[in-house]
Amino acid sequence: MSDCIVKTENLTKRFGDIAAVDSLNMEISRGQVFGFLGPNGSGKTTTIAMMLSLIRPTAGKVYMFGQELSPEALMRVGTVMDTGGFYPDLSGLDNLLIFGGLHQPVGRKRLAEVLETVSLADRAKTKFHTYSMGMKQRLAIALAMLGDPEFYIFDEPTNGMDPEGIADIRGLIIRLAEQGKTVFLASHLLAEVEQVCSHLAILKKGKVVRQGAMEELLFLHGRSEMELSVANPVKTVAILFDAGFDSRIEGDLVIVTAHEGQAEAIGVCLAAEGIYPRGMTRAKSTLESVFLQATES
Ligand SMILES: Nc1ncnc2c1ncn2[C@@H]1O[C@H](COP(=O)(O)OP(=O)(O)OP(=O)(O)O)[C@@H](O)[C@H]1O
Repeated sequence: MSDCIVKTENLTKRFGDIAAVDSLNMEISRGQVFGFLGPNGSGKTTTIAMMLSLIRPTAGKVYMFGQELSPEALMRVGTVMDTGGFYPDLSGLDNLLIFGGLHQPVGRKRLAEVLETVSLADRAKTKFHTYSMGMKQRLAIALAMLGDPEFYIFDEPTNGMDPEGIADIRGLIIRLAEQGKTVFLASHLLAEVEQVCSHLAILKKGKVVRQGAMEELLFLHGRSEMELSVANPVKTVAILFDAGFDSRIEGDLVIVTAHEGQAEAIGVCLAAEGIYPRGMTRAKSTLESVFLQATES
């Protein structure tokens, strides 16, 4: 069984003069929760549309499950896009029966299972228009889950949702990952992506500007900062200031703007003043700073 779930090869889409997606090379492997980030207009929706065969690339290819994109491959994909297509005056259950049944017959047992998983079992028979935004989105996820796909594509699943709804969706994505499913998640919520994704790609003007494992990207491309654990943070900040280093106190730590190569110089200037750090490590970045650094023009 191929471990490559999706591979794009020089994938390109032009709309007139605009290269919405520009020679995009990206690879998503089995079991990854893959975040797909980029500023507005960077080409995320266009890429997803090509992955789903909704629009035709101008150039390049999408491979899915190791083969060129095909209707059979797409049957193994669960997509969670928007909730606008559901019938407002039908119940969640009836909507699932109708839309789920478009592709394959839906078993009652599976219906009950997915409704339970998305915590909608007790509201399954109420009309869709009475659902909260979070419930509507969970119904869309239930629909995607019906055929037990191995690959899920989520496009902005938490758009406009409150923190509780966002946490629910996060929990569902984590559960899918625990079941060994592969998840592709396009989102603007960097903190969410940071919490759930194992891998990511960042797009800028149709091109991938960062791609890889989350942990690696947070260390490689983040701010250059060192964390010092010291007995006297206030004195330490003053000494570092005199030595030309920017620093600040965060809890018990002093955070210095410096790269690893400057660790020795920091140690020497502190030791000269009688301060010996208990620990000095490279600070991990936030996804926000990685994103801003990658996408600033
Ligand atoms: N059908 C179209 N015709 C012309 N231009 C288009 C079309 N669809 C998208 N574009 C352009 O392609 C570029 C990429 O758009 P796309 O919607 O893929 O970006 P996005 O990253 O999904 O943005 P957002 O985060 O705002 O949803 C934009 O400049 C957009 O205006």
